[in-house]
Amino acid sequence: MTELISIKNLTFKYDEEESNNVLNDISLTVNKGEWISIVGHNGSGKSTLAKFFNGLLTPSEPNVVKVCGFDTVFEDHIWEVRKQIGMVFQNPDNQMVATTVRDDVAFGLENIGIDREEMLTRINWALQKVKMENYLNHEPHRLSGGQKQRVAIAGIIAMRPSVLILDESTSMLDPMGRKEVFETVMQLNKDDGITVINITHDLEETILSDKIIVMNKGRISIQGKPGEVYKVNDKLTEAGLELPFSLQIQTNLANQGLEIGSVCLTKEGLVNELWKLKSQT
Ligand SMILES: Nc1ncnc2c1ncn2[C@@H]1O[C@H](COP(=O)(O)OP(=O)(O)OP(=O)(O)O)[C@@H](O)[C@H]1O
Repeated sequence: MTELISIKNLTFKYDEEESNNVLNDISLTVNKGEWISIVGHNGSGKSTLAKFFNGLLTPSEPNVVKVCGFDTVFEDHIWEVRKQIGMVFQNPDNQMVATTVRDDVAFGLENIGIDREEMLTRINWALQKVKMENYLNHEPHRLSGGQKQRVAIAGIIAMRPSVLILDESTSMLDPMGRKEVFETVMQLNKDDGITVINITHDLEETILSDKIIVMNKGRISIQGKPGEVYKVNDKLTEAGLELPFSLQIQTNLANQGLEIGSVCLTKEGLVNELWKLKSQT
């Protein structure tokens, strides 16, 4: 397994005068091709942690944050790191920078000096990947929220990053927009091996992850496979999180000795079934 991100005992505060750390003793790894969910309530430190992934924040000690083989201490190798990590943010409207979809996807490529022929190849490839190839000349502000986020994703993947980070990227979308974005990202993860880090406050979004990292008050309170994390109900409640609705129903039925169809699945069983579905898509 290739390790893309490794964090060891990271502690951080924005202001030295502050009494509390924003991040406390964080250790984690992200391997190539994985789908990781970082979940926690507002202010638990998720976005701050993500800033260490893409080098917006860097540690002052060596061997604490390594991204794509580079130690980011004191901003060493920061441009190489930023090229490898693409981020899609919450508000689709803030991410559209041009007057057509084509120019929007071209924006980042122009900034890094990609030649015209290669640029057109990458724009077409990226828009096909997010199923927006028929919208080349459309004005971004006329698109739906889900379509805007897919164009934002196209702009990122056109830069060929190793890791795609979604920072609450579906929280402003309706259920259809959310589904569109997740289907797109799932395909990119499966077909193109793009590593995905989904930052969310909603456990519902974590069900298909390889690993879930639960944040609470700047600390990692649990990390593991979905089946392992969903079992630790008290830690989830402590972190202000609710089990995915499908699991709540399943658990309630099982507690009453009832079954769905002929098979009554455990939480782990349900996750396995969903995982199988994911690998068949
Ligand atoms: N630039 C900053 N300067 C000072 N404090 C900050 C800054 N950004 C975040 N914080 C503080 O750090 C803590 C963690 O914030 P962070 O945005 O990382 O949490 P989060 O889990 O991503 O929250 P949310 O879900 O609301 O985005 C909060 O107390 C926040 O006020």
